[in-house]
Amino acid sequence: MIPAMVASVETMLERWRQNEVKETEVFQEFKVLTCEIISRTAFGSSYLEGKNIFDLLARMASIVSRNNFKVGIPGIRKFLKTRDDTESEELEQGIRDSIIKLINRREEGLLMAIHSDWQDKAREEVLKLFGKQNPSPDGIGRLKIMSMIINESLRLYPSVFNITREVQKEVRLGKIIIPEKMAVCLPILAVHDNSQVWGEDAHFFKPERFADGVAKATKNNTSGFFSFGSGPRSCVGLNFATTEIKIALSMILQNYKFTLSPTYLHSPVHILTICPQYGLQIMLEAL
Ligand code: HEM
Repeated sequence: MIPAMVASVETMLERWRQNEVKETEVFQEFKVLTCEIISRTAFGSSYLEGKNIFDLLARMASIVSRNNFKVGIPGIRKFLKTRDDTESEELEQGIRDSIIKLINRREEGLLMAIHSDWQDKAREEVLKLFGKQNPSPDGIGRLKIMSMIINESLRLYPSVFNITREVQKEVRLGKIIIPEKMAVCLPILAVHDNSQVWGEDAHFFKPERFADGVAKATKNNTSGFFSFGSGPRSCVGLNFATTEIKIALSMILQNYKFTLSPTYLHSPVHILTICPQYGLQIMLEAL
């Protein structure tokens, strides 16, 4: 898994090296990177081969996002389909077909840019552990400053901004009684921003709050930090995602200093995940 991630980051950095312009739109770059890593690790192919699947998934994501809180009339929805219902069925079939094709073939064969002090600290840690070599599995587990930065970034900008659960049996929460079968929405973003859990500086980027772990950062309210969900249905990709982020950031820090471009406009939007509406333009300075 790690060599595939390193190879994908190398491909991205090679593209950056050939780019004459210093400004790079990294949101798109990171989208391509994550798709390529998933393609390589799951299907053994490259991003371009999996591109069709990711295009279909992006269209599916915008339909899901549009219809997230729409309630259909039970029974009738099966017969009276909306345009989105029909399109999502077609997309689902397209995604299934493409994945099966890929599997068959395989069987044959923003925040660090603003807070430059934390960027410097992270680079120092990376250079101490890896020098200019590619990240090693052992060193990845020892990236403490970077873990604090990742936690703080995911606290302020959790990619998934809420999760839902169905109540198994009636339960009392303080003065509220929640009946059986009720769907409950857990607003990750709101909890991550709550000053009762995080203190008065909840809105500020302060990775140091995670220096002694999540329990200390949340004043022993560990469920107050749940960017990867919580309980038995929490994110199965947690280790995959954090390893990928650590490898990508380490290799970028080894090669570049970066600052936010003056063209960047801060406008996070929720399109299934939280993302920058107008992209994320940064200025790269080769080291
Ligand atoms: C920064 C990256 C990621 C974040 C913030 C994230 C966050 C989440 C969250 C909040 C949930 C819902 C958990 C819950 O309901 O308690 C979830 C579920 C899930 N995630 Fe992730 N995720 C990330 C990356 C990934 C990756 C890379 C993969 C796959 C390789 C993945 C696979 C899954 C799966 C399969 C579930 C459903 C688990 C279940 O229902 O049992 N995630 N993720």
